[in-house]
Amino acid sequence: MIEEKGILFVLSGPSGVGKGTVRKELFQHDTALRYSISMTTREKRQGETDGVDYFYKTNEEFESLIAQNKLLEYAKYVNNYYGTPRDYVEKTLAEGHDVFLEIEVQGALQVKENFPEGVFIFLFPPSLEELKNRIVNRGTETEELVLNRLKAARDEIEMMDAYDYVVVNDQIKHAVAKVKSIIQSEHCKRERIAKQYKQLLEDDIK
Ligand SMILES: Nc1ncnc2c1ncn2[C@@H]1O[C@H](COP(=O)(O)OP(=O)(O)OP(=O)(O)O)[C@@H](O)[C@H]1O
Ligand SMILES: Nc1nc2c(ncn2[C@@H]2O[C@H](COP(=O)(O)O)[C@@H](O)[C@H]2O)c(=O)[nH]1
Repeated sequence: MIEEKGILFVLSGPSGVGKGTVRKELFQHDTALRYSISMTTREKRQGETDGVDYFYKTNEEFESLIAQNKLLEYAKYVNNYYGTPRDYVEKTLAEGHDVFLEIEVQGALQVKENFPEGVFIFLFPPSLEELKNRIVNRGTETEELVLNRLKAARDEIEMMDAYDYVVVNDQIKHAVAKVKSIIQSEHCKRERIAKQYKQLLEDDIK
């Protein structure tokens, strides 16, 4: 019997590149994907909801989750903790559903160590100038935080080669279409491998 686990998709890339925008658009059409809501110690932004955008935690609560090994990965990013709940991801994959993570690069590299079979997609900005404009125009960060995030972005872009796919987020609809086709082709690839494996087992029995 071939195990039918879901596929873990990880979307990352610098702050402001449009990960959340692409993910929300993708989820309008792909109802089979399951989004893993992250934990964070950062302040809730206007319009965000606990349990929808993030699970908001204090530093003490977050460090207790780390100590209990409850996080699949976590990172300190621009002075706040961010992390992925382990139980949700493992249980949802085991039930056969695909799981989608939207996380920064340090965390994505940790996931890659534990789930090398995951699919890692790096969302790339059309230019650094456009990246800056997107963060500034979003209006969620102070000038100092914009600079810190742009500084982090340079280090993150250097890690792009560790990913399976790079998608440029020039126009949202193009970026979403590319992510959709990556998801479809990964499914086809795994179905093909599963068929070949089944055939091998049958040949072995004969
Ligand atoms: N293709 C695009 N063209 C123009 N603007 C875009 C595009 N994609 C996203 N944006 C805008 O850029 C801003 C940042 O997008 P978003 O919040 O999705 O980025 P993010 O990568 O999720 O950021 P963070 O990592 O900080 O959460 C938003 O105001 C969004 O509307
Ligand atoms: N390593 C992780 N990074 C995460 C997680 N959830 C979100 N993020 C990333 O953090 C930055 C900042 O997010 P913001 O909401 O404050 O703008 C961004 O790159 C997110 O993708 C996580 O669970 N682990």
